[in-house]
Amino acid sequence: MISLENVTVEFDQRRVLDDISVTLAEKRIGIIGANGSGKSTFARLLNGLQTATSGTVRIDDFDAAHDGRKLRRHVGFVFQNPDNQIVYPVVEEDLAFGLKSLKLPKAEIDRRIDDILARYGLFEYRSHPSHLLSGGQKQLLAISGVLVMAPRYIIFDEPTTLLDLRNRNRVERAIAELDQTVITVSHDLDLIADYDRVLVFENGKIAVDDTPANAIPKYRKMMA
Ligand SMILES: Nc1ncnc2c1ncn2[C@@H]1O[C@H](COP(=O)(O)OP(=O)(O)OP(=O)(O)O)[C@@H](O)[C@H]1O
Repeated sequence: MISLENVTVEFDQRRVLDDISVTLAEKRIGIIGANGSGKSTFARLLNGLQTATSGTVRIDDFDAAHDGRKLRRHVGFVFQNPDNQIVYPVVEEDLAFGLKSLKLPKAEIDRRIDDILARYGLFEYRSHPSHLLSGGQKQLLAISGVLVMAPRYIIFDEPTTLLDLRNRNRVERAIAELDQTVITVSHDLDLIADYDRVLVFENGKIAVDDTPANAIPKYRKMMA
């Protein structure tokens, strides 16, 4: 379970998240809101990429202020632009990178890489230069790089923005099939339309917290 208590984030004394208290236990949580409303900052708090100026952020047994490293293994983060996430020049090297840091046996590393490549139709690209993959394949590789680490939660920060419709649909299906708890920040309202819960951010606060059927029309009205 994710639990934030009185969380505030300030940059140069400008309040970007304003006294947020919320508990999240659903399997699919969507985060929407205007540009600059604090969505990414909120998402980044959940795996310790961003620290709170005040308040507490707890995810299961971890306190974000003290368990940063453990939290980053527990909560995976998929960035909007896969080029920011793909580090190594060859597909399988990129996937092996994080696994090596877990000090797993080589056979286990190979097994996890095989499984994940097969799952996303990337098996034949195992030895392929990462930067020569298509945009959609890169996003799937970035998701794979997070999934091989077997996190309990996965956060997606605008995962479909750079994709054409075919690849957007692929990524939507890939997310739908995940066993993990998923938190998705998106301007793509269809992507979160069948989620369990939607938070609408406005000026650093959660303005609406409801089902997508209720939250999305309220958001459209707010933006009109
Ligand atoms: N590291 C930082 N230093 C200073 N200001 C920041 C930093 N990160 C975010 N901000 C500011 O905080 C505010 C909220 O940013 P955030 O990225 O959380 O918004 P967002 O809702 O995700 O927006 P978008 O939809 O445009 O991605 C913005 O005004 C942004 O400029």
